[in-house]
Amino acid sequence: MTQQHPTALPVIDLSLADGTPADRARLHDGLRAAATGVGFFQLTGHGVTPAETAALTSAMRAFFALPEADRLAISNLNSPHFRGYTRTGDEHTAGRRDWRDQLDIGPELPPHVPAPDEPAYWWLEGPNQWPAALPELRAAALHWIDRLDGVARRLLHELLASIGARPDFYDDAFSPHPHLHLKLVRYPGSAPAGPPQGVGTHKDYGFVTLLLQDSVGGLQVERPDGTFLDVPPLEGAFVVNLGELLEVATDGYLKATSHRVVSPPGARERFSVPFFYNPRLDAHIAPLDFPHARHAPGITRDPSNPLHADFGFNELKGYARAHPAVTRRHHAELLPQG
Ligand SMILES: O=C(O)CCC(=O)C(=O)O
Ligand SMILES: [Fe+2]
Repeated sequence: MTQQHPTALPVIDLSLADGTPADRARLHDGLRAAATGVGFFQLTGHGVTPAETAALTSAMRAFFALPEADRLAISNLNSPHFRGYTRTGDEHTAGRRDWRDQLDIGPELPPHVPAPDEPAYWWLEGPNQWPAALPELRAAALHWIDRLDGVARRLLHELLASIGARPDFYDDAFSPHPHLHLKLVRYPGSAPAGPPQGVGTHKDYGFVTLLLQDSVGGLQVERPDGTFLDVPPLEGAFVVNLGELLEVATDGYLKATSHRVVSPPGARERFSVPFFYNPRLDAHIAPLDFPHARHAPGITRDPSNPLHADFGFNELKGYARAHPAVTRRHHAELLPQG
């Protein structure tokens, strides 16, 4: 029963992976308990330094301090690839607008306009948009993606090992071009009217998310009984949550964890940086071979949020839904008919 009502998030030290067999056993016990329990944990011992973090967060704050016209110059409305800046109120989750603005960044690749016989998710591949006035943002963000790619890969290996699977089971799904995704996010305080929805309740679309949050708080994880648990800021730690592909991979033995952000009160700002550890767009997530596979309960069946084993479709589902103005402008064929 205690698992139904977790009251605190586990803290997992990834550096135990380099320790003695007893350290590694402790790491795996902790990871397994966190992944099969609350589905969220704080990750320490990841090796990313305070200086690397400061380079990213200071460039991010400088970006959000630019005049609005400079931010809108790289609006994602310009991009059929869903890259660039979304102004506050334009993103939607669970059918309501989110009170946050953000910059979406992905692998730096040429535009991929899908050929008639190619799936529409190839639209998600394309160039980023960067603010001309802030060259250091591009450098810091691309460095962060590279660094967190390594941390997330290690973490996924240890997580798979912790449930008795081969650590490298999904390595091919990430090669040669994983669709890693970074968001720089600002919550500008509470909306003038309506609910305090920083971002509405949702699940992330990939394997795992590594989130850097500042000291303000507001992130909450949904428990199995529908109540929410605060994810308090922990200096130097990444908040990790499981995404939909792990639920698909394990046939529901692991669950993608629903979460939301409650807007900070008044005019207080909050900043966060989610990094989504995703495979390549055309990866098909085969069922994981692991000891509990035959006893897994099955994935969540929600007609409003189907889980796709083809990652590209899972990601496109999310982006088309979250950014209706981009979808209307560039991808009317993806909108529900009628
Ligand atoms: O800002 C946060 O703390 C969480 C953001 C989030 O869940 C997301 O962008 O998917
Ligand atoms: Fe999320």
